[in-house]
Amino acid sequence: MTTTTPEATGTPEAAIADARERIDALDDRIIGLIQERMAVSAVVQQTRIASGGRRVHLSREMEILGRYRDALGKPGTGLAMTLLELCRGRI
Ligand SMILES: O=C(O)C(=O)C[C@]1(C(=O)O)C=C[C@@H](O)C=C1
Repeated sequence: MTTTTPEATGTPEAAIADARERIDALDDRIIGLIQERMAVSAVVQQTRIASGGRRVHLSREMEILGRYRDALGKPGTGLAMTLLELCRGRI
């Protein structure tokens, strides 16, 4: 945790340090959620492969890309592609 001196309270430096602490905490949570997503995705992929299917399910990926694009615009598509690569590897 970043410490601020009493004199720094209410300064731009203190506001930035405080916001950065919140960003770091959010990033920790986002990374944890991504790791959780990877584990859940692995279960789906392993189950499908064990029952004779393929690792990749393209129509499902299109749905996911669309959801991220609708929520976040064009960069959302790139983010979803990165997430999918983390979860199922490169295709
Ligand atoms: O939903 C599935 O069918 C999955 O296998 C999960 C997942 C994903 O990580 O979202 C991974 C690989 C597939 O190509 C599609 C989606």
